Amino acid sequence: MAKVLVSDSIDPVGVEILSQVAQVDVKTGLSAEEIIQIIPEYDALMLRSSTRVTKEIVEAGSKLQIIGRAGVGVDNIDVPAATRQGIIVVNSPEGNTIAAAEHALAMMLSLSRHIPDANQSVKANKWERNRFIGTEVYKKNLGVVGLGKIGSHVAKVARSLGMKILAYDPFISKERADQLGCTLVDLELLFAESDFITLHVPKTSETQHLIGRETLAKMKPTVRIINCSRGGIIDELALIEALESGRIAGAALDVFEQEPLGESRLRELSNVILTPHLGASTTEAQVGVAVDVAEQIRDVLLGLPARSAVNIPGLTPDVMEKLRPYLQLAETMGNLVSQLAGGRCDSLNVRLQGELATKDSQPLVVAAIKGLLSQALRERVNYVNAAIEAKERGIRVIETRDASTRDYSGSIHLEANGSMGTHSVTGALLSTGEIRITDLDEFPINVPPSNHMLFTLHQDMPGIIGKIGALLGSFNVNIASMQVGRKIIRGDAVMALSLDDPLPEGLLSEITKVPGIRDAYTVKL
Ligand SMILES: NC(=O)c1ccc[n+]([C@@H]2O[C@H](COP(=O)([O-])OP(=O)(O)OC[C@H]3O[C@@H](n4cnc5c(N)ncnc54)[C@H](O)[C@@H]3O)[C@@H](O)[C@H]2O)c1
Ligand SMILES: O=C(O)[C@H](O)COP(=O)(O)O
Repeated sequence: MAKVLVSDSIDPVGVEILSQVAQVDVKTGLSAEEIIQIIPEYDALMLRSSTRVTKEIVEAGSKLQIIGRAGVGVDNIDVPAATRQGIIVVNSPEGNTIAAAEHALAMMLSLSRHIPDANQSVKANKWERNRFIGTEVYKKNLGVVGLGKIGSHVAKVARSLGMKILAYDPFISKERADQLGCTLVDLELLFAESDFITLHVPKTSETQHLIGRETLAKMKPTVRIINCSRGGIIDELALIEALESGRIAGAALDVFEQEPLGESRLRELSNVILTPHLGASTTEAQVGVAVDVAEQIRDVLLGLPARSAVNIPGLTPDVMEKLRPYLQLAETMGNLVSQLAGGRCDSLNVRLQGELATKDSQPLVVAAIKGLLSQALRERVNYVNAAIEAKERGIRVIETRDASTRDYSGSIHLEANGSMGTHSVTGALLSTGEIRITDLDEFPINVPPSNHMLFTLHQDMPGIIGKIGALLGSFNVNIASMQVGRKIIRGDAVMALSLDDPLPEGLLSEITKVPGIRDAYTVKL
């Protein structure tokens, strides 16, 4: 019989479901070393946010088929390590949405009416009516950073409280924001105009310390900040300084840079409310996430596909085998075109060409959407949810098939319209299986994708390539390869450069100042 280790406390209904197919051991509070010792016995691991699944744990889990996160965030799991080892990682993307949104709203209202302090004061036999004068949220501006599942629900409820919602989410279309009654603004404006700011973004390199010394300085002195997303999105030290100096009025935090929260001046501040990562802690959410994840573990142990795998496509093994190299091609092209188009895409045209122009190749469309959304949703987007996520974001996906295109055996052409205009790319596979970008904005090129890329649209004229090379050199950026594509001599052209180093801040705008350069784009793949 299969064995499942449950390493954090989950609702008993989850254990019941798992027990249908496996021996279930619930062992909470284990250290990493203790887990490493016992994990070789287990076929599945189920956890919440308290267990940190490190690379060492994953590598020790020689029998592990699946890791199930009874919740949303998988940032406590080394997903790349699990993927490399062929372990499916599943989560419950929606099971605790309402709970987390309601917690953020409760934090906002508690903060505005001093409820925790007033409660303590009455319990200490005091009656301090003048000490706890609050602020109304009615007609105030609420800045929502991240208008995904939780952010959208917060926005909906806050609107019914009479608040005006300013939202920032570079991956949400204006139409979707309009539907939710939110005004889509840039971060500068959100920081400057908000009376309350609530964070609902994943933790990524872009969102790490999104709220820090510099951004806090741009806010109103009366602003109150709520974080029920992830620790580390706020620079805690900068927040403490801002709260101590009265630079901002208050904060309510459910998540912390280090959990459990250790020694911290946050505990001493009267204008702060702290909860111990309780966003998902409702009876309803815990039943929801436990059922959602336990069912997926049960199914995978029975040899069936998982519905919310964050790392393995939910495709049948034979289709998967046939399309495997093209799935990677479609995903890379989707990621590339989303960055060229500027993220906030409202349409994606997918043209499957040559021998890919068949019905069986439908998963390639999903792979292209997954790539398109990967900048916004990271590991949250998978083959199962990519199409739904695109629909919810108001992205129109148009598929066409053209069997007559014969320049490679099969190629994928994508065109996306986003905040930086309409851009297109075509990609194909060489007989060796290597990916080539064969077309950029209708200009023929032939370059392999690489981690750091620079693309320019320029006028074909003598000296321009040298100038770009010299400029990159002066910033110590090494060029790995370079190619120019043009249709006519001295007409418009594109340049595609693979770089060994990321482009330093400010260099892109220098490049666009070079005479003859019309546009320049930097891309990370
Ligand atoms: N406190 C808790 O107990 C608790 C419970 C559930 C979820 N969470 C956390 O809440 C967060 C949001 O969860 P969700 O289910 O709404 O996720 P989601 O994926 O539905 O939404 C996240 C949104 O953030 C946007 N985004 C990504 N990068 C951005 C950036 N740089 N700037 C602005 N927006 C950006 C995405 O476009 C997306 O719309 C996650 O971090 C999740 O782990 C916490
Ligand atoms: O990402 C999540 O789902 C939340 O942070 C909830 O975490 P928890 O399951 O440990 O309460």
